[in-house]
Amino acid sequence: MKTENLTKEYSSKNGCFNINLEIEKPIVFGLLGPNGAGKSTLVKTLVGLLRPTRGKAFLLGKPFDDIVIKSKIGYLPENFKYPDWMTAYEVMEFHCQLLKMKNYKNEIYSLLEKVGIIEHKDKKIRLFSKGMQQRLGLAVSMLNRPEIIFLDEPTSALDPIGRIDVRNIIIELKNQGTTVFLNSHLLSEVEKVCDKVAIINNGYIVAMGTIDELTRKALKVTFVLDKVDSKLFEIISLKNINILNHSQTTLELELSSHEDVPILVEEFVRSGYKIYEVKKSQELENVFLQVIGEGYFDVGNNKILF
Ligand SMILES: Nc1ncnc2c1ncn2[C@@H]1O[C@H](COP(=O)(O)OP(=O)(O)OP(=O)(O)O)[C@@H](O)[C@H]1O
Repeated sequence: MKTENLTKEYSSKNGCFNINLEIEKPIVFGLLGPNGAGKSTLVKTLVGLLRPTRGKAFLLGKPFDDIVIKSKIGYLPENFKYPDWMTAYEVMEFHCQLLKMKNYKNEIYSLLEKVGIIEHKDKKIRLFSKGMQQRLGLAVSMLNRPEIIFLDEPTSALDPIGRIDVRNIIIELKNQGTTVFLNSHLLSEVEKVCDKVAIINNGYIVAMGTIDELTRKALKVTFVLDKVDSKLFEIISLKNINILNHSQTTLELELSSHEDVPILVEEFVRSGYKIYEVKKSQELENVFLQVIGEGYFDVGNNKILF
């Protein structure tokens, strides 16, 4: 997937602007951003539902609007509604017919099984909960065994078990060679599953990189010790480490590398301190707040397009 200055500007002047993305091999790519940032707009443009105002996009080596591409991508929209008089099986069957699939019964059963609603296959949609509908939408989006699948907030209606199920499906898709483009504002979810992340704010990509690259500069670690005293501060100051917060027994530090954690633990223990806990704070959340708050983030050699 490649985009070159891809822009969709609504008459309201909102949208997404100058998007430059490049995904070379099957990965899980996360697009993260607050409400109204432009995530759905970008995905709708890539799947051909919106016409770009300017710029280019290529999927699987072809222009994104090439008709051949449509049969190779999957799309789970953020807000969708299937006719409520149909059963889950009928919805799947309808999409199989649209895709001109033959002998689809087993495929339908296997996908409904995968998303955990096989026992509801003959139930009408009007009796489905939001989460069950979302699971059905996910099954529909996988029907054509897509090479790229766009999932717009796939877990917004799901309970924690449902979220884990979707995470496992995403990982399985990637392992089968499918590129997964995941829109989300759930940081922990993106952190667990994505190989690469872009953060979008006000329509612009403000940071992009692997989770490791993005979080390198925002590593916060809290140590819970038997005591925090001047000797401990001295050890830390000799290492040029920033102290973010402390109490009589806790110490929050800003570290530049994960490797600093075992080094510090060893040094604290050698100096006679007891360590009860070492907690890394949700790192991507720190980056997210930093970028969204300040509108700018430096990610080493990665592109910053703000
Ligand atoms: N059809 C439209 N016409 C005009 N403006 C629109 C239209 N659709 C979306 N917008 C505006 O474009 C901006 C981006 O919206 P978009 O739906 O892409 O955001 P999002 O990141 O997907 O948000 P959310 O997380 O809330 O779903 C918002 O300011 C929104 O109000």
